[in-house]
Amino acid sequence: MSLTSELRIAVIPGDGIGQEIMAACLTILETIQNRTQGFKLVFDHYEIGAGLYQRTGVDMRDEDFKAIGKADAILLGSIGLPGIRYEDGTEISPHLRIRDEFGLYAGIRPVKYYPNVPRRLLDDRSALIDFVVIRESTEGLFYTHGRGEIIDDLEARETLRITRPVSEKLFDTAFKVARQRKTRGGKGTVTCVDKANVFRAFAFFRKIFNERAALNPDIQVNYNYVDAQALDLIRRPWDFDVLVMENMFGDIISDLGGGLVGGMGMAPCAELGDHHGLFQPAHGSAPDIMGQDKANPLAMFLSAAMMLDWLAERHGIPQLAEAASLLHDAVYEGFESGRLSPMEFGGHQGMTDCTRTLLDILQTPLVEKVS
Ligand SMILES: NC(=O)C1=CN([C@@H]2O[C@H](COP(=O)(O)OP(=O)(O)OC[C@H]3O[C@@H](n4cnc5c(N)ncnc54)[C@H](O)[C@@H]3O)[C@@H](O)[C@H]2O)C=CC1
Ligand SMILES: CC(C)CC(=O)C(=O)O
Ligand SMILES: [Mg+2]
Repeated sequence: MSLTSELRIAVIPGDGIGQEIMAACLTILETIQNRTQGFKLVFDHYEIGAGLYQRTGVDMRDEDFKAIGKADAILLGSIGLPGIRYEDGTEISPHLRIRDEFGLYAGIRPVKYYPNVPRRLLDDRSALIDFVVIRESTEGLFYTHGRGEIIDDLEARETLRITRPVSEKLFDTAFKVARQRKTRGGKGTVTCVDKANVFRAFAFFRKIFNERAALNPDIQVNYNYVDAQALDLIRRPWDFDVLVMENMFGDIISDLGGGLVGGMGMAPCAELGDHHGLFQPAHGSAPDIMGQDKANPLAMFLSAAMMLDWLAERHGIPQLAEAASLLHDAVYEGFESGRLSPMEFGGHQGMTDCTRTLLDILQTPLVEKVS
């Protein structure tokens, strides 16, 4: 019997820079795999997104949808191109269907400052920014996707949905993440971000939050209305730990978070459900820079590291967690040593050079690093 566990990864490069950063990411994963034993990643490629829609009129083939549901994990670049739309005028977004149908309710989006990244805020405490946005990703205001109504040429309506089962699981995830972070020196605090002062659905959301908080007395809780949260993330982002919120709020706040630590190329994401995990950067296909080798691929790489960690826990394979650490450490070392310098925030490295630097770091024998 082989001692190597084989894991099948559904790879969806998607559109725009998604295709560029995915190719780079697979090179990184193959390099890490060669340095680590005990698992083998097998990559199955799927063409899904705006490019496919433009060519065929279909955004995702049924057989592909079924196949990715059987994979051990899904790795996604980014999907969508502004000029390519469905008949209702919205953009091509089959990943919303993937989130809904695979029940990927917990979008986990870490916001972490790396050394030597130029500070967006003048305050020296920017170096302490380290929080996580937990974005509900299947309901909230996004529930309305494909269901919105144009009443007439004077009025349009959309619907926001909050349900108890999903909210309970979302909050439990937030408390679990806070606890894990606390064991590594984190603050052990979850802030419920909502708009419970105005919307009954958010008062309901907060009521469920309080019920779950009562079951997690080791974790401190806080509350913030989303508008005040946006303000606080500019004036004191270093004070936050885990922020949990509805889908649309999380979409917006996570881009704000990316901006605080350099840009969207520093914003990884894991979308987790009870039975599936999808890993993708929080950014889109960046049509303004696609095809120019300017993208910062680190959010893609860090999302892949989140995938390795998730697979490690799910399958009980410690070597996968070691592989995730190798990747995290390489990114940290790249910034700390000044060797990583992405164009995204004024550096001189495009995507190929950033990737090459990381490959160099990953291929340096450990003995050379300590000597
Ligand atoms: N999950 C997904 O697949 C997402 C897809 N989209 C889609 O992507 C397309 C573009 O959307 P935008 O609103 O422009 O958002 P975007 O995230 O693609 O770009 C916003 C800004 O950030 C920059 N940027 C993003 N990622 C970067 C990276 N890795 N390195 C350097 N700079 C980066 C872009 O150049 C742009 O200036 C749209 O079709 C949108 O629907 C948007 C967000 C998420
Ligand atoms: C493009 C949207 C469908 C999603 C989005 O903005 C996100 O996942 O952050
Ligand atoms: Mg977004």
